[in-house]
Amino acid sequence: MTAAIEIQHLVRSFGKKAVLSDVNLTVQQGEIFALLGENGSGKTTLIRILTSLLAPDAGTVTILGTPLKGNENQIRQLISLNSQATTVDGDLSGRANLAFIADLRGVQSGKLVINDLIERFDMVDFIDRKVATYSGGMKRRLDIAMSLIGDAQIIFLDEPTTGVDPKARQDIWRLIQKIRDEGKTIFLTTQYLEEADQHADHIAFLNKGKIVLSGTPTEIKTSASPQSILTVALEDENGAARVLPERQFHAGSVVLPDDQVARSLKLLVNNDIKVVSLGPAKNDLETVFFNVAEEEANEVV
Ligand SMILES: Nc1ncnc2c1ncn2[C@@H]1O[C@H](COP(=O)(O)OP(=O)(O)OP(=O)(O)O)[C@@H](O)[C@H]1O
Repeated sequence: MTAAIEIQHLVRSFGKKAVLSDVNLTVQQGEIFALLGENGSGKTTLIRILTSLLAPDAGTVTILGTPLKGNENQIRQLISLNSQATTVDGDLSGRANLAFIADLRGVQSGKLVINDLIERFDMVDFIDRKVATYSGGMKRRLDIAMSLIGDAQIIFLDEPTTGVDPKARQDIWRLIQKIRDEGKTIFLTTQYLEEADQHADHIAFLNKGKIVLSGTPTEIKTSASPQSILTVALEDENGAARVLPERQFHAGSVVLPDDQVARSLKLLVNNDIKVVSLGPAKNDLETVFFNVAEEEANEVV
């Protein structure tokens, strides 16, 4: 099957600041793809390039088999973008907002499409109220519904669950899965690693302008080399940090690759540092990403 999105050697700077230095990525059709990365790592910049709002300095993007460059108008018919700057009009009702978008996109039988979305997104109770009275979660739901009007095959969602409460976040994830199950491709960014772990089909981690990890959540977690967590007495933390200067201690604990454990223990004991506990480190996404980011930072130094 043709890939939904194919990105090769993408580069983009702002002035002297290189934001994307060599991004390579494939997103398959019909999956929920989550792009993760720290604040300022370039996630929004990448989404803006993929949705033709910003031109790259170099590299290529292919959307559903068609090169983006030179075919922007055609490709805009195949995608929709739901950005952090929410596009709903607070003075209108939710229904009027939906109708406005349906008109704008020239959708035939707009009323039917809108009623169907209201049902499917469980918005009947509030859709005729002014949007200004909605909670953050309701607004997000409406926003996502708006991005489904028309015939977009790929839906870009920039941080769809940011700033809404845990219950509303769950509702939004359910909607996203529903959209995926209807055959659409979802490309989203998020700061919540646990949510991506739980709900995304494929994850990529953007760090220092490149994709440093990519795979299913399970692949990423099992690909990490085994690690241990070693804890020293709190009063010995400074001493331990001097003995192992290449490691970062947090509240007396440090994460070590298993092949470094024996050497580190010996150094600590020889320097009279009290080791309180030693056990396997959990390989959740947060730990894996934190370690990759730390490794990359050490390489640069
Ligand atoms: N138009 C612009 N002009 C200059 N610098 C920009 C511009 N847009 C983005 N940047 C810079 O590029 C870097 C990446 O920004 P971007 O918004 O893509 O990151 P992000 O990963 O989406 O961050 P966040 O998670 O905080 O939303 C930042 O340092 C930002 O200041």
